Amino acid sequence: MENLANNIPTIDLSVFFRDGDEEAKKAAKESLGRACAEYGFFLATNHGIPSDLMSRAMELCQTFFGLADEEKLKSRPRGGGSVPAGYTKQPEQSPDKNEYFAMLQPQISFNNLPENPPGFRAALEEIFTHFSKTGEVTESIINDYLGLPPNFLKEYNNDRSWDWMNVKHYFPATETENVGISSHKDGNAITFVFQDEVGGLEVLWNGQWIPIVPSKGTLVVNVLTNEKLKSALHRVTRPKGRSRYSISFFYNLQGDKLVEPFPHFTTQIGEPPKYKGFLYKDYQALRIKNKINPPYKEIGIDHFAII
Ligand SMILES: O=C(O)CCC(=O)C(=O)O
Ligand SMILES: [Fe+2]
Repeated sequence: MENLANNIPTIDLSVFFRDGDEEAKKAAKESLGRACAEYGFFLATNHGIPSDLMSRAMELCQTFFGLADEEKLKSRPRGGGSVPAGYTKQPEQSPDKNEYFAMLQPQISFNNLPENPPGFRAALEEIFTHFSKTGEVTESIINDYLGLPPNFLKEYNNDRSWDWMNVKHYFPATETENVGISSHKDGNAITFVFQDEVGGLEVLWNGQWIPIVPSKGTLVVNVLTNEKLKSALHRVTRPKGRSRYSISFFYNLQGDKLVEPFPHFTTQIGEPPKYKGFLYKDYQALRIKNKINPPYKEIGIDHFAII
């Protein structure tokens, strides 16, 4: 059988972190755009996040989650902010068996960053700053791939205060279940995932779950737009006998942004919009409300489809 795991394209982003080399940039933009249109996912190398920092952050994550609950709960969310920023364990009834630590931009006061283990906080802050830059670079590549005017997405999505990062610890599978995160589409603009060597992340493509095989120093990137690019369903399964750790960065929209199909894809080309406009904060609130309350249904962009 064909090894579908090898089909998700890997894009070397190094060319975007230096000036010149326009031909190579053009080719990489085309490959990245095509990967997003076909799979909604790609793998990124030379993405601007130093590999020693990623490895150090991953080791510190493992140490952090190994601490006593009492210590971890010192960084429980204090409230405020666009997402609960701090340490949380999924409730017993959740099918998702993980615990996680969420943070907003380092300068945002709603954060409750851990003092232990030493160096963890600094590594998280550093990695966040790199991820923001990688998000901007990726957004600008997508901008050009979609044929939008230069810097159009950058000017539209010009406020980074709702970006957030989530460090996760997935518990080992039991004899009867192995859900890490149930099948979902992300609700932000571009997601970057740094996973450890354990594996378990899978993406749905042509009706089949394709594993995203871990590769050291490689980021998994997942985009979300309306139909021009694909927002792919994905999930995490847990192996038996060992924990899995990952760090996800959610490049996002600020809550007061009006999200609606851009005129470049509607009025300017004489096509009707396929979605109604909505405020990003209303969408996020609706997603969270429906995820944590019965019937535990995921609200996606389809909710705003014009039928
Ligand atoms: O842990 C992972 O590999 C992916 C996590 C994920 O899909 C998410 O947090 O939305
Ligand atoms: Fe996700």
